[in-house]
Amino acid sequence: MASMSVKHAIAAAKKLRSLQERFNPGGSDIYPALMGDEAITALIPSGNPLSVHILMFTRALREQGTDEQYEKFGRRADNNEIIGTFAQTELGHGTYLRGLEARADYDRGTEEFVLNTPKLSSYKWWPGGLGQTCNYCIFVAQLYIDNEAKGMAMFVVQIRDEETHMPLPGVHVGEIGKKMGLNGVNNGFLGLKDYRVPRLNMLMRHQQVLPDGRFVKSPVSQVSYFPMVFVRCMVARQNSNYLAQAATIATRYSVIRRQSPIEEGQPEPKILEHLTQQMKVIPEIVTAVVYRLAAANLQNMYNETAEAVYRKDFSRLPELHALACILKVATSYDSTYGIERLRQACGGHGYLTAGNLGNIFAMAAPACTYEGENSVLYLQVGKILMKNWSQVLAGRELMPSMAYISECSKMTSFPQWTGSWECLLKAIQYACVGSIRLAFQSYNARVQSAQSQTAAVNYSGLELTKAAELHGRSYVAGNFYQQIVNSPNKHQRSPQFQKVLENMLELHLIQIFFRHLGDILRFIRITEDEISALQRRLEEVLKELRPDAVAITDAFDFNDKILSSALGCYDGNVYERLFEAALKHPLNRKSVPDFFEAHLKPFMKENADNAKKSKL
Ligand SMILES: CC/C=C\C/C=C\C/C=C\C/C=C\CCCCC(=O)SCCNC(=O)CCNC(=O)[C@H](O)C(C)(C)COP(=O)(O)OP(=O)(O)OC[C@H]1O[C@@H](n2cnc3c(N)ncnc32)[C@H](O)[C@@H]1OP(=O)(O)O
Ligand SMILES: Cc1cc2nc3c(=O)[nH]c(=O)nc-3n(C[C@H](O)[C@H](O)[C@H](O)COP(=O)(O)OP(=O)(O)OC[C@H]3O[C@@H](n4cnc5c(N)ncnc54)[C@H](O)[C@@H]3O)c2cc1C
Repeated sequence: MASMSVKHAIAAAKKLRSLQERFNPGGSDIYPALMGDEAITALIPSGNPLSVHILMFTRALREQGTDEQYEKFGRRADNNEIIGTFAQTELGHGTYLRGLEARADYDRGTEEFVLNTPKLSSYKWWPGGLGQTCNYCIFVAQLYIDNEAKGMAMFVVQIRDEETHMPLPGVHVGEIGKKMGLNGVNNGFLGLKDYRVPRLNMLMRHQQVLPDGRFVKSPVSQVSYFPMVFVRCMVARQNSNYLAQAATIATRYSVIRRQSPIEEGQPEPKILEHLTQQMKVIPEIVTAVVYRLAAANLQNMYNETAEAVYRKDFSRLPELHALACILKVATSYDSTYGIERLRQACGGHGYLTAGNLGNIFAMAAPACTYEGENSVLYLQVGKILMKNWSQVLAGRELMPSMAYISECSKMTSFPQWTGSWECLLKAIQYACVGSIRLAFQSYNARVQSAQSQTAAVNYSGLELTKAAELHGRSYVAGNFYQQIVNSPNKHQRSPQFQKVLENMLELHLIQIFFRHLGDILRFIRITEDEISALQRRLEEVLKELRPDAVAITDAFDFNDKILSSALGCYDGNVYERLFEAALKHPLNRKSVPDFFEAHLKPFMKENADNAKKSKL
């Protein structure tokens, strides 16, 4: 599987190169990479072994290395003359970066770094492509000068000979084993023993070690985390894509499959006529659209921030970090749960490999873990919200994506309930700010009682993650509302198209309202009649969107090769394709399976003989 994946990935990387040249000659825009990934995803459903090379290795060289280092390493990496990965996570640590054990000791006598993974737990473990594909890596290690820790640093390390691909002396490298998916990626392990690299192999755009061993600190230590921010932004787009693919499959299947008359004596309807089926499928279509728009916003913010960082302006890093965390978590959680809901909506056939929903799930699910485990990133956002609440209390302005927190903090109570979109959006934001306030009271009480900030974060963790989740909902719903209601290009839309978009906004806001009704009722009084009215509107908007469901998913424009699903094929010949796939199964090559003579027949005969004996 690994060699097939590499073959396909190389074919797609060539396509990626042509896309890049066509869309953005010489540029470093991310979209061709994404488009390449969609193509790659179709070519290699078991995952792209070059993903981390494209996403992290090449970018780290560009963004963390000096211009000279880019010339030496980065240009060859961008041109795929060398293939690398990003080796940060270890067998013993992934989340807690300050606990990483790999070390780089500076030897001023030879102007080299001596790299070691001192224990088994220090081995790099997980980096994509590390097992067999890569001959280089960015090796993340704790930097030591005269045995004094200086923090994390990144080193360009060659791990295999460029001609023979043999591991170099001092390198212990291999594959970590089968996973629940992405088995074409050859995630690997790496141990280094007294492995020496020249001083100039440490990426030094933001921090430096001078020949005499003097250390020049980075102006902003967190800029070394920037490669992770980029992938979090990509995950937001990629996982909204996976959800869109699954929604396309389940929608098409739901208008082909007929089952169970709604009226006695009537013919069996398409299953999408059942209201409960509409509630399983249509909200996922809308969620895919909502996150694709949010992810596009985030990509633009990433590009702007990356350019600013390149000019040593780090001012926008904190906001990008917060948004990248919240969107990476929200899209990976909601896409993973949504794809499973869509699989179940396809009944038994949804469980067949030929439907491809299981593989799409297996591709989407690990995003809840990699690039920052989701609950850890929620806690990270919770901490940032605590810091921003202190700003609110001090009357200071907040970053634009948190401005609503200041506005809501000035409201002494929630205004008269109208049920309008603005009302629903404000309710979600108001509940978020109420949760932030409660979390802050708990957190601050702990800090005031002499608990350390880290301990206070831990013991306030449930309230912090709730506040973070509601902040994500507020940001995503607010972004969708702006795009539908206040977009500058709204007048260019046909009235029919605008109506479909408004129906999607109605559904998204009501769905989020019901998902967080408990959180909202904690801070806002809403009567039973007002809630029942929203229930009716939910049923009504599902009915309104039902005729547009296929057109919206067709607009995602996934061809059959990318969907790779007998249930979601454009021509709708589901049963013929399921049967065609079944007949291809190896067990159908013979009428009598080999195991009959070897196992089944003796087993049945032995039971028959025993039965006869027991009658005698
Ligand atoms: C061809 C392919 C094309 C496209 C493919 C499409 C999509 C992608 C799909 C798949 C991707 C492919 C493969 C998967 C690759 C996966 C790779 C990895 O998993 S790499 C390893 C990832 N590891 C992590 O993410 C580690 C998680 N841990 C952390 O990030 C940090 O430890 C922490 C949890 C954030 C804690 O940080 P720290 O230890 O520094 O402690 P603090 O929380 O106190 O933070 C201190 C200070 O720093 C600020 N800060 C933290 N992080 C950042 C950041 N990233 N940027 C900016 N600022 C940051 C924090 O807010 C604090 O600030 P302060 O309060 O001091 O003001
Ligand atoms: C498919 C895949 C590809 C990957 N690719 C790469 C790669 O290319 N390069 C790379 O370097 N890494 C890679 N990784 C590793 C990935 O980044 C880590 O798995 C991830 O950062 C989580 O760290 P961990 O595995 O150590 O989990 P842990 O941090 O051990 O998490 C285990 C549990 O502990 C909890 N926990 C941890 N810390 C805290 C805390 N402070 N507060 C509360 N709870 C906490 C977590 O929430 C989680 O529930 C990959 C992983 C996968 C699954």
